[in-house]
Amino acid sequence: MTPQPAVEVQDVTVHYGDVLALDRVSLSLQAGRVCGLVGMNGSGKSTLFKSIMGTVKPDTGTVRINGQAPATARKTGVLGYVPQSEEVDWAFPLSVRDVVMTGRYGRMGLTRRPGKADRSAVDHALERVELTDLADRQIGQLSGGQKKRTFVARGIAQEATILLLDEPFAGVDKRSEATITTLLRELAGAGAAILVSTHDLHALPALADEAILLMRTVLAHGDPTLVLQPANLASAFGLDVMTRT
Ligand SMILES: Nc1ncnc2c1ncn2[C@@H]1O[C@H](COP(=O)(O)OP(=O)(O)OP(=O)(O)O)[C@@H](O)[C@H]1O
Repeated sequence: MTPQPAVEVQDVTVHYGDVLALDRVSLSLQAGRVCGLVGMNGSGKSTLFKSIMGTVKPDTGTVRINGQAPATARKTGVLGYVPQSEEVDWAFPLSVRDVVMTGRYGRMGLTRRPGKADRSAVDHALERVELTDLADRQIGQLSGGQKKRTFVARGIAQEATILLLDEPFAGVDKRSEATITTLLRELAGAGAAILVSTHDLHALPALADEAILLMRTVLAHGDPTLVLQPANLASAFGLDVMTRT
């Protein structure tokens, strides 16, 4: 018997007004695997993440997280989300440690007073993303890669078993890229289900166990090298992007 998928998206369609962002998308993600999500700008990647998080409601179709509705699953803290940088207010007066601590809020109850276990989970997460030295810095005062690592640390502190990362490698230095790639492989090795969107097609085979090619609908899903075949890329991008980059 195949195990219940960590994430199951069935026949999901999303419109924004007249814009069709997702068209009958179906896919499933399994625990212990990194899945790379690729597609051109506007192909619906962020909308897919938001549908899985439950912050965008599909017009039709269903999303199940470990068999539960997204809003229910979100409350249990299983879903970790690393947003696109544009979605974050970097001027907000929060330190790196504060942001990582928000990953513990679900466990703290209404008082939101961190206990010893919360502080130690945050310290551990900061160590894993190599940001201990910058823990007290305001989040706007970070490099692109450090910003991404801050949100990855939040997912680790949260002990999320499903991690959704919307372009964690965009505008990121090589060190952060390597740190994040290694971390994602380790987290999947420890049983997490990971969906990560990226424009770096060359890096995909080293990062991901499987890949999804999205263009409003799923064009291909499977082994990264098969998904990235020229014929598939031509359908998704209209160009030979592997030889172009
Ligand atoms: N809030 C919104 N209102 C109207 N249209 C939207 C909204 N958000 C996204 N869209 C449209 O929906 C489509 C899918 O957008 P989405 O952001 O999901 O794509 P994406 O693949 O993440 O793009 P990118 O790689 O540029 O981030 C696009 O045509 C976009 O213009």
